[in-house]
Amino acid sequence: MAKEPMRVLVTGAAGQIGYALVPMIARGVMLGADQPVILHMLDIPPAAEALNGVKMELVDAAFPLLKGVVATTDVVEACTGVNVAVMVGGFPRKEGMERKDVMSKNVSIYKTQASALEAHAAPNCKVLVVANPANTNALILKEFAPSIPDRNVTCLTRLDHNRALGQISERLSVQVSDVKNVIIWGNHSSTQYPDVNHATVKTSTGEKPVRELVADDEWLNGEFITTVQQRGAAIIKARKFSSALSAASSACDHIRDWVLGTPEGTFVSMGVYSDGSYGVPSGLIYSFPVTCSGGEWKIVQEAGTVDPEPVAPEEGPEPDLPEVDLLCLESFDEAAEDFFSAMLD
Ligand SMILES: NC(=O)C1=CN([C@@H]2O[C@H](COP(=O)(O)OP(=O)(O)OC[C@H]3O[C@@H](n4cnc5c(N)ncnc54)[C@H](O)[C@@H]3O)[C@@H](O)[C@H]2O)C=CC1
Ligand SMILES: O=C([O-])CC(=O)C(=O)O
Repeated sequence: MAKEPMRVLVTGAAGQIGYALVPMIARGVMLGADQPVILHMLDIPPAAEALNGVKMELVDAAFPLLKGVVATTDVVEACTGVNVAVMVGGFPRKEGMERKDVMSKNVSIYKTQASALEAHAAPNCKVLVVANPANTNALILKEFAPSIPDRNVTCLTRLDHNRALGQISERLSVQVSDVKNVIIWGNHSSTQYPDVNHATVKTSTGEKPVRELVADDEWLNGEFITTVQQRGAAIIKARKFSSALSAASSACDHIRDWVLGTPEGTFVSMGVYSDGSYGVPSGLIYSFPVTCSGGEWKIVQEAGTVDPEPVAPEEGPEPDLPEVDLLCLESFDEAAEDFFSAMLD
């Protein structure tokens, strides 16, 4: 019997990531090749015409799985009945800016959208925040949508995870699909810590540790880390726009693994609320290694203690005991201060 369609919200759907993401969803990349979808696309009134253009293209593409399109500038209409919400809407940073520089603009958007999701989304709606600063926006959304379970509010660090897989694959000239179990700890920001200490490569004689195959700790503890940390800025410099294709694809990976499960023996990175694991204060949205099954994520607990003994990078948290990324806390304080003073005005 055919499955019931799932309603998927994409905010900022007229933007760069939105334009790359909605056809992927409509093609089944996010929820599976047998899962019909109804797309809910939200943008702001100045983008209404462009949004309608995207809707026209979705119709023209005749996606068999696409059972309906809601294209709207009304946040309540957009959020009504959605099972999955991908929060992309916001202002992207430009060349020379840090992601936290777009905070004051983006954080205020998240209260309104949190309230609309809280009141109108389907029960158990799964939320993925993509817009920067992603961890902080997710935290704000979680605070202002208290009836959405904490574990349903996540942010995207899968792009950083995939970037790390890509760098290892290029370095070793192996297929990216043979590399697994890198970890992104912390924030989707330049303070994140990409960790290869548990990563392996499938070879003809079994799985081998990445550290052993690369055999160059200086590169792994230096250039590899900074390349992943700075990749977003490098793409902006090259394209003059942020990484839309890879962000869209990674957003599909994040939701697909969350809903359909991670392969046996594989973990992925997700920004999820901390339960205190690895000493990260409870309640923060922080990127951990997770496995997923039955629509639930679970933080991998042994990643901090598994051999081989990790080698600490010059900067950033120790791989076996990641420190709390203070930017997350500071950012939240600043954002909350701006936000609450704006409310009092
Ligand atoms: N977490 C991650 O890995 C990544 C995050 N990003 C972030 O994703 C966000 C979107 O990036 P792009 O698509 O490149 O930007 P974009 O500027 O092309 O698109 C953003 C869209 O959001 C819309 N928007 C603005 N305010 C809105 C609101 N209140 N409600 C609904 N829509 C609204 C804009 O009109 C625009 O259409 C940015 O914050 C960017 O920094 C980008 C790449 C990766
Ligand atoms: O760097 C940016 O502003 C866009 C982004 O988050 C990324 O590509 O990782």
